[in-house]
Amino acid sequence: MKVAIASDHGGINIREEIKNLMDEMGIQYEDFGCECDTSVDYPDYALPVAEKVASGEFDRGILICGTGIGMSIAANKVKGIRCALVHDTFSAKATRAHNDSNMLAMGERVIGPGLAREIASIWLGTDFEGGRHETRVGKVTAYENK
Ligand SMILES: O=C(CO)[C@H](O)[C@H](O)[C@H](O)COP(=O)(O)O
Repeated sequence: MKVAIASDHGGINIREEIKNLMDEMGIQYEDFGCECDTSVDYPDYALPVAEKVASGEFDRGILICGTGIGMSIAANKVKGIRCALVHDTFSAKATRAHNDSNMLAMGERVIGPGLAREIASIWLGTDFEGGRHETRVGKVTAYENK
């Protein structure tokens, strides 16, 4: 699995935590910034990463900002992206198993690095269940492709 990861200035610490986790899990990733802790604009990071996932260049994407909200709103504008904003472990599992989410967004001003690591670990390690969920995801995709 190849993962694209990025954050704005509000998500730098969790981004580093998740990169450490992916090193430990042996998951290949590329970091798309931001490079500094001065204020940047989250769409400048969310949209390119979402496009890389939508194109198939990367299998999954992880985005972190202050709340995770701006990142998830922006990523979900890209066709083919199912970006889940997650701040608990139950949803981390459910959104992979039921929604086949291909991107994960988290907020560093909402949760700490320990919980973020646990969420990312579950999200990276959970497979889509298919079946009835495939029908539902298919309906969303069909609407998107209209
Ligand atoms: O949470 C965010 C967007 O949903 C981002 O992290 C923004 O940076 C957040 O809006 C805070 O911005 P600020 O410029 O650091 O006040």
